[in-house]
Amino acid sequence: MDVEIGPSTLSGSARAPSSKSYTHRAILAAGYSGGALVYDPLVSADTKATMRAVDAFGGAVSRESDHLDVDGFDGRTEVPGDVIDCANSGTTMRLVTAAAALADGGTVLTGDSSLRSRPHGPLLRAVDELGGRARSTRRNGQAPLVVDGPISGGTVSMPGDVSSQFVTALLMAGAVTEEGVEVELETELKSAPYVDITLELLDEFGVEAGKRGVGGEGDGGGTYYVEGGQFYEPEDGEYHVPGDFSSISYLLAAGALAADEGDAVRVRGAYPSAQGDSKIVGVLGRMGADVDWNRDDGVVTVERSSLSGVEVDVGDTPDLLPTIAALGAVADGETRIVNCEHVRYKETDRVSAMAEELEKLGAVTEETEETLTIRGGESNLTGGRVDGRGDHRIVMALSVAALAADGPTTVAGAEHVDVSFPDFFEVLYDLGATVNR
Ligand SMILES: O=C(O)C1=C[C@@H](OP(=O)(O)O)[C@@H](O)[C@H](O)C1
Ligand SMILES: C=C(OP(=O)(O)O)C(=O)O
Repeated sequence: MDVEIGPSTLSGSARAPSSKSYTHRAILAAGYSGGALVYDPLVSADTKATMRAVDAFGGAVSRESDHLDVDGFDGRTEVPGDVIDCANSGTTMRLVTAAAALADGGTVLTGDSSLRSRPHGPLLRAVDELGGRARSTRRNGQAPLVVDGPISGGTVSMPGDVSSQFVTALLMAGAVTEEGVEVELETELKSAPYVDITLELLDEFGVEAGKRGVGGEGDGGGTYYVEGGQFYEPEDGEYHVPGDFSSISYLLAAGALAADEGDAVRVRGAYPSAQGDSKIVGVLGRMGADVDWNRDDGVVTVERSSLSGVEVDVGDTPDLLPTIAALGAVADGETRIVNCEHVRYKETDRVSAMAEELEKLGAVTEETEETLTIRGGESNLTGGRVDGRGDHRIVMALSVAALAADGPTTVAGAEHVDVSFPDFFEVLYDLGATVNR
């Protein structure tokens, strides 16, 4: 689907969509439990894939108006009766691989062509080290995957610079193994706040897990651990999903680039949590945006501001790269995004995708393996035709940049917002953006 975005001025308030990361974990945690209600879930293409997996393991997820009613499989994953299709969702594939290793039999996992090109090798080796058997049918670490269990727990070591989701997956499954699981990281962990999200959620489900020596000096990346024999059980049998700061980043960037003079864009549902992507508020502030986060009320307010380029390390916050690149294309001077090699292993290589697509709109960009530099502001973005690369975050970031272009911009593949922010274009339209489908 093509969407055309015209130069726009925005005002008003929008509610943040619920967090994709917390929703995936809550659905699976409720699956590991005897049953739980998950309130304010994000219902999107990716989280539906995790719902299907819980069903496949012998649980049942039913959708009610404001919550999911999850009938859990109580820590005993059944052997699925069919292949599990993880669609476009890396989180699903990684979390479900470790869950599958608990079952007394085999599970086959696949996904769309993007997901079938993403790396899972370190997690497959970890399952082997724990006494299961996990392999890529093509022997290249990529899906389709075949996972055989059961594992009983133990200690594994793995690199930390491919995906933090491997650690999350092993902690979530490790809690219901006999012996528990320890993950020793051979390198510093990228995307580390996502494991903090996991620890926060496990705690809310009554599961004890922790870390030692993470973020310290030395060659390794520290250790994450979870005791075995635990039970998932949230207080009062329910869990509430917070707002999603990766999604909020597009709305705040849109406000900073295109809010009406003398007015502002406000985003509600933005409460503090373990999400590293809340760093977007500080990044906007450093770029010169007039931005204010009222943490008690969960409201971020941003005014249109003239922005200047800054350097941003996205080691902890890979999903902010497209947003920051879009801001950089409009900001004066140079925006340097560093420590971004892991952002190349996402739905698409997001470093190259943003460099190439922003060039089509008139920005000047330069990439190395680990950096992306954007020189914006010298002349205005022109508008034109860009490709969302089948990647929800590329679609949304390019749409935000388009708000500040001189002419209309057509974004191809816009339907992919379905993965994390299904009503993105409605929300943008309601804030006053010119959006034609
Ligand atoms: O655990 C999670 O919910 C996620 C972890 C991050 O991935 P990596 O750990 O693979 O960098 C992030 O990019 C992804 O969107 C969601
Ligand atoms: C990379 C992402 O998610 P996943 O790894 O679950 O596909 C994302 O949402 O940007």
